[in-house]
Amino acid sequence: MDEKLTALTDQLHRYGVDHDAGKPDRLDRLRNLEPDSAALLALIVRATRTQHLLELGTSNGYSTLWLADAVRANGGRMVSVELDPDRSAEAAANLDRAGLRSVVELRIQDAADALSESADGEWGMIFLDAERPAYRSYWPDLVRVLEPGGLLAVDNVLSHADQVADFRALVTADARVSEALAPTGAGVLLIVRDPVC
Ligand SMILES: C[S@@+](CC[C@H](N)C(=O)[O-])C[C@H]1O[C@@H](n2cnc3c(N)ncnc32)[C@H](O)[C@@H]1O
Repeated sequence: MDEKLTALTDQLHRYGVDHDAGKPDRLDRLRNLEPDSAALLALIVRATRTQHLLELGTSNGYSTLWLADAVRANGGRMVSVELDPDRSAEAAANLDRAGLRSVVELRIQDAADALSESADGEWGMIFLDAERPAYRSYWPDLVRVLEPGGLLAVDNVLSHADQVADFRALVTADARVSEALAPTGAGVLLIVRDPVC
């Protein structure tokens, strides 16, 4: 990440923290990913040379900037979906400022629809950061649309462990995947679809 983008992501991080501090209703918050988790995911994108990435939950595009910068380094592209059109518009403006707008297709779409409309094995990596109670219902499509050897990252598995307990039980019981928990930020669960399954 170059200096200009580092300055922008630092600025956005501070903005998100300040913004959220004044919002008692969690749905009004931006709920940006923690910087150490963003750096970890961007590193994974580079290490795995991911070229097709799906983000579920754009908010104002903080994590999107990190991921898009890494995907661009691989010569790839990403799609990021968000239900709230105002948030998606903010993300578009932030991507413009970062010079990353052409790397990302922003969709105002339900995560469930983005998954059901994806082809089998379409995505090398998926970042899941939306509404946790729905994750369990996404599981069949998440595995189907990940390419063999592809990686799914899920945020907030430590900060909201109770809300993802049923999802985590599904993952652990599924022989088609392997998992590891990275205790950075709010806790990022890393799940790899086995290369042969
Ligand atoms: C935790 S925030 C995402 C934060 C973002 N990844 C970042 O780091 O800046 C969750 C976002 O998901 C959106 N969202 C919630 N349910 C969704 C759904 N079913 N489909 C798409 N987006 C959804 C919310 O509007 C919210 O902006």
